[in-house]
Amino acid sequence: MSEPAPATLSRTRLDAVLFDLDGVVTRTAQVHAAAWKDLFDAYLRERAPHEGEDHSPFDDQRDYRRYVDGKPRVKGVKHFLAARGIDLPLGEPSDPPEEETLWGLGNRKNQRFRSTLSEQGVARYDCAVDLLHRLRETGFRTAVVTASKNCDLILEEAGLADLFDARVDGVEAERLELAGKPDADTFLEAAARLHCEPARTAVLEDAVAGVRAARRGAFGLVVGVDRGGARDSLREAGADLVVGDLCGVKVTAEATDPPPLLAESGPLLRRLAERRPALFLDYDGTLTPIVERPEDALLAPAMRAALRAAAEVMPVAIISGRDLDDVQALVDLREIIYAGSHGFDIRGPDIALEQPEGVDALDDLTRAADTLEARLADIDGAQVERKRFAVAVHYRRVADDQVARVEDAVTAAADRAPNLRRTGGKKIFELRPDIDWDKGRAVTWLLEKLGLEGPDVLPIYVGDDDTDEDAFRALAKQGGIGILVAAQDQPSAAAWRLADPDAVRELLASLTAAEADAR
Ligand SMILES: O=P(O)(O)OC[C@H]1O[C@H](O[C@H]2O[C@H](CO)[C@@H](O)[C@H](O)[C@H]2O)[C@H](O)[C@@H](O)[C@@H]1O
Repeated sequence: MSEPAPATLSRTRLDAVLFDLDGVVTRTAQVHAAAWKDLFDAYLRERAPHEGEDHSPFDDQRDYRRYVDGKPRVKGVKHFLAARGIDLPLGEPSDPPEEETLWGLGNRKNQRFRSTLSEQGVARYDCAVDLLHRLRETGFRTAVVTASKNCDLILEEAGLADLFDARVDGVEAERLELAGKPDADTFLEAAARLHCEPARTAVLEDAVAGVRAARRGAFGLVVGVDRGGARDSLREAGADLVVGDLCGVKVTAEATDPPPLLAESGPLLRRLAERRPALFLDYDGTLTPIVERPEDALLAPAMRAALRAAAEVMPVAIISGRDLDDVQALVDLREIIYAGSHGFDIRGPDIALEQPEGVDALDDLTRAADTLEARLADIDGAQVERKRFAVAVHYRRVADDQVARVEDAVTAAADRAPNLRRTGGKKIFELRPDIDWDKGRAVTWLLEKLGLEGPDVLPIYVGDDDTDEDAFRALAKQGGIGILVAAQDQPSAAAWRLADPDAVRELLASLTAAEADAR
């Protein structure tokens, strides 16, 4: 099974990281497990047996993970006892430890836990501490989010109090009436205290309840921390990836890291667990292989069929550098949305946009295209492609020693037209209106116009070229996912990579099947 490993926390995609405490930062999970075992075993030994009850001892691996790990204390007592057929009254937070109520037993467990801490001190996971230092040096904000009401004590004892910008613990959750994990409230409160969007925040969790909470909160990256035997359950709960050792987690300031290959759709489908997809696709290099001549990049019937099927169950838009009419004719499906000229020109059922500043630049574009046709007429293989809001000059078929001449001509044309700016792509030089508009802005505009901005939507953008990086960056800020199409590793703001258009078609089929099932 593939996963986007090794884990990389990149400042281009994320602003903050939320740490669970017990089992992620401190080795207190074992102390908790032992305290729970002491409590429940003694209680079950002493309790008179009633019909339907199971008094077998607490299993500090299986029962710990299933019933108490990561949950508010009283919820843990309730869930474990319920599994053994025992129903106790809730009681009051002030109940003494001898009281036979959920609160009383919870307080008894806490007494044991705190006395072990004061006897033995708090052991830390050195790799977690190292990761916290690396994150803070790279400009990340950090918070600890735990159901524990002993957070302050544990952090002080462990000497870690200064490594977090915010704390949301069991005491704060009770004061603010926040639901505990697996609800997302405590994580969302921490992100708000850090002034960071959940979509640009990662969560590190060792408990299934915590992973579920992070997933429900639509956090940008959910990393399961497996301290032994929990890999599959963390994955099933929705972790994007599971690591055993936080020393292996990379921290980068830039997107210099190539996105990992998405060898099967599982990791992406898990991100869709509680969201519906909205699909944005580039054309050349994404839906068709790159070929020598732009007019030969025809859509394969199988890809058209995959797009048609996808459009039946989710919004689909093609965001292309080509002219709008050109790309629409090539794809030839009426039910989807098209953006041409890198998003300057948009058309679809019930939606349309023509960038007004682009319209102002039309005469300049025509003049530039005419000049370039004339200047490049004697260079074999040079091809000028006029789109409504851009002029591309292709040099894929130009001899290497002639490419500089092509480039000089495009630079000269740009110098003569202050309304235009020079950009590039795969073996093309391009001129387009010099305004702050690109594929990223176009996708953001479409999400807003189509009412797809909510947390229930997962926008996915698939593209292969430099111009698609704008869309990857824009989507990363909105909790969406970029997927780069590239045969080899290369730096990108995308989260994942697919090798070629065939892999894109397979992904479309998986997404379509999953979405059809979910409906
Ligand atoms: O955003 P896209 O839909 O990917 O369009 C980007 C450019 O694609 C086309 O050029 C590219 O594909 C050609 C055919 O495979 C190839 O010959 C060329 O070298 C590539 O740059 C299209 O012709 C351009 O207008 C688009 O800007």
